[in-house]
Amino acid sequence: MEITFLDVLKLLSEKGLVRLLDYQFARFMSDQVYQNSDEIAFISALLSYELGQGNVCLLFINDKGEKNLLDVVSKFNLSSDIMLQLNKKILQTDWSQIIKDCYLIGFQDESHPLIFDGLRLYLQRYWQYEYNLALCLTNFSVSRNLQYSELKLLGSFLDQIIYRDYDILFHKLSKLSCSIQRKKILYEYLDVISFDRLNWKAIEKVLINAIHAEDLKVLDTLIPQSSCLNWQKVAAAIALTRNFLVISGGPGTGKTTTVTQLLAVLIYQFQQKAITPIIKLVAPTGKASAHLTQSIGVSLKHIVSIAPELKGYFPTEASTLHALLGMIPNSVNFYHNQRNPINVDILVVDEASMVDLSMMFNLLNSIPKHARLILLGDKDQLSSVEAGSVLGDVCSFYQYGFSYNQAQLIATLTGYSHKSFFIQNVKNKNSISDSLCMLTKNYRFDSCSGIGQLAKAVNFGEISKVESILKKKFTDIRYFSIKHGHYNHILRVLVREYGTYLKSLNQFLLSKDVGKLETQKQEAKKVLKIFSRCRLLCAVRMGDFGVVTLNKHIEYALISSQLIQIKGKTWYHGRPIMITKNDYELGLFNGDIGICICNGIDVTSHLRVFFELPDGNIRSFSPNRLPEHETAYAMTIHKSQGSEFDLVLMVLPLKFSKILTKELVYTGITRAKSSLFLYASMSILKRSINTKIQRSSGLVNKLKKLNNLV
Ligand SMILES: Nc1ncnc2c1ncn2[C@@H]1O[C@H](COP(=O)(O)OP(=O)(O)OP(=O)(O)O)[C@@H](O)[C@H]1O
Repeated sequence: MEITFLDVLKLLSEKGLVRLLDYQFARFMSDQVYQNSDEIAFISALLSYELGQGNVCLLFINDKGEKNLLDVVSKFNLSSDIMLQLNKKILQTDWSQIIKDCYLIGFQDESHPLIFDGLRLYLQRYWQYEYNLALCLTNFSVSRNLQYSELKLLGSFLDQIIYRDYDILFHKLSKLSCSIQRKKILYEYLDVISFDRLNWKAIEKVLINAIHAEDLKVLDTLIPQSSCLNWQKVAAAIALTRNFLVISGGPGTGKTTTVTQLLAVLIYQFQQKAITPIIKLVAPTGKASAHLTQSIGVSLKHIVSIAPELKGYFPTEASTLHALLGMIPNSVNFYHNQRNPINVDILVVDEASMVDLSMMFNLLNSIPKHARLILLGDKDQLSSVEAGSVLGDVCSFYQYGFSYNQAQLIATLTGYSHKSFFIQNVKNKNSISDSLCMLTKNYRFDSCSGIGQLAKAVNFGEISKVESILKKKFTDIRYFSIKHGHYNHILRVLVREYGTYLKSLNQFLLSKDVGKLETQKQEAKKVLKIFSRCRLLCAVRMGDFGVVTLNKHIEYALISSQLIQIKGKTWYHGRPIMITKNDYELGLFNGDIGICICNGIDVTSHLRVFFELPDGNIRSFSPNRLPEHETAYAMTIHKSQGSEFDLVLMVLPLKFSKILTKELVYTGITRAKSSLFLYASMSILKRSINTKIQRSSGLVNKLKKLNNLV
C-alpha cells in the first residue's frame, strides 16, 4: 500500500526527527481542510520544522530554481525505501494547485493562517514580521536632508574626532630603519589606497629628516585624504547622512571604537539644532549588554579627541533588548510599539547578529521615526537562536555598493574621493546598501597572530590555509588532533586555569569576614573576573566531547586536585553556573554567569550565587530561587556568543553532525582574545568549515523589491 505523508510524519515524530509540535500542528491543519488534507499536513509539518531550525519560511523553490522540498526531507536520513517513495510522492504532487485550492493559505493577505508568496510558505505572523521589517528598514535608510554648509561643519568636526595622530605614527616609524618597512607601516596607518599619485621620494625625505612628530604634519599635503580610505570614518559619515547604519566586522576591527567616535559626532549634530539627544545602548543578552557598557567606557577613556563635556552625554549603562522594549509576561507583544514608542534619539544595538526576525521587527516598530538606529555585529557569526538571519540578510546588500548620491555625501564629509567607493549602476537615490559599512582592518590581531589569520581563513572557507596555519608555530594557537584523545590535556589546562579562582575562593573561606555579605560581594566580583578569562567551548551538548560530559569530568578533576568539595551535593562553594532562561522579575538573563559562594567553613551550607549586573554591581540569590541554569566550566559555542575570553579551549566532537558548520567554528575561534587551544580531528574540522548555514528567508527578496533592485 502506498504510504501517506501523515504516515511519514508519524514515523519522523516517533524517531524524534521532527518535534511533536510539528506533527501536532500538521494534524491540526489537516483537520481544518476538506481536500488534500494529507498534503496540507505535510507542508504544515515541514514549515513548523523549518521554523524550529531557524528558518523563517518553508522554501519551495531555491535561488537556483531547484525544488527545495526534496532537500528539506533529505536531512531526515530515512531508510532508502521510504525515502524513494517520499521523493516520488513529493515530485508527483502539484503543490501550486494544492496551495491555490487551500482556503487556509493566502497570498499576502492578513486573514489567512498561512501565506504563500510564490516561492515560500510562511506562518502569517512571520510573513508580517518580514514584510513590515523590510518596510521599516527601507524607510529608516532614507537619506537626511543636509545642506552644503551643514555638511562642511560636520565634516570639520569629524576631522577633529577621527584624525591622523602623528605622535603615534612618529613613534611607530622611529623604530624602523628599512625604507620598505617604513612605507608599509606609513601606508597602513594612514589607510592609503591610491599610491600612484603619491611622491614617495618626497615622503621618504620627510620621514628621514623628521626629528619631532610635528615634522610629519607636512604629510597632510603629500598624502592628501583623497588618496586614503578609513572605513571607521566612513561609518561615522554614514551615521550623519541617514537614520540607519549597520557596522559589521570581526572582533578587533574597531566596532566599539567607531561607535564611540560616531556617537560624539552625532551628539554634535544634534547640538547644532539645540537638542541634547537621548542615547540608549542595548544588546540581546545581559552578558552582551554588560560587555557593551564596559567596552564603550574603556573606549571613551582612550579617545582623547572627544572633549570631556561631550563625554558627559554618553550613557553609562546598557540594557537588554527585552528590558528596553518592556516584556509583557506570556505575550509575544511588548509594552513599547508603534503607538507607544521608546523615548530615544540614538539607539545602538550591539551583537545584532543574535537578534532574530521577530525581535528586530518589534525593535524597529518601537523606535520613533526621527531616531537613529545603529546596528553593530559580525555578519559571519552564528545567526540568532530563533528564526531569521536579519543582520546577514541586510549585509548581503553590501555587494550593490553606494548610490552615487551617498558616495558624494561621504566624500564631502570625509575628504575621501567618491571614486574610492564601489558605486551602484542602478539609478537609486536611497538604498539599503547606503546604510552599510563593513570593517575589515584588524586593530587587535597583528600579522604575527594566528587567531586573526585562522578566523579569516575559516570565514573564507580556505581549507588548505587553515591546515597550514594550524601546522605553523603561532604563539597564540595550539592545535591538538583529538584522534588520539586529548581529554587529559583539556582537563590539565582547565584545572590550572580554574584553579586560580578556586584557590582564591578557598582562601576566602579562612578570612574572618567570610560571613559578611559585602565582603562576599567583593570576593565574588574578583573571582567572576578571573573566571571570565578562560572557557572551554564545545560544539555540542551531548557525547564524549559535549558540554554535559565535560562539565562532569572537569568537576571530577577539580575534586581530585582538592580545589572543590562536592560531598554529593549539586551546589557547592565555587560552582560556576550559567542561566539558561530569562527571568525578568529577578533580572537574570540567558547567558548570565554566577558563582556559588558559601559564608562559612562548611563548604556546602549557607550558599548563595553571585552575579555581576550590567552596571557592575553584584547581586546574590539563594540557589533555589534561580531560573533554569547549568554548570558552566564548559559551555556550547552557541551560548558563548557575545562573550570573549583571553584563553579559549575549543573542542569539536569526533563524529560529524549537521550542527558543525563554518559559522560555528568561526564563532568559537573569535571568542579567543589572546590564546586558542583547538581540539579537533582535521577531517571533522575541514568538513565543518565546508558546511555553510543557509537560512531560508524572504527578507532579501522583499528588500530588493523595495529598493528597486529586481
Ligand atoms: N583606528 C584605530 N587605531 C588604532 N587602534 C584602534 C583603532 N580602532 C580600534 N583600535 C584598537 O583596537 C582594539 C579593538 O577595538 P574595538 O574594541 O573597538 O574592536 P571591536 O570590533 O569592538 O572588538 P570586539 O568585537 O572584540 O569587542 C582596541 O584596543 C582599540 O583601541
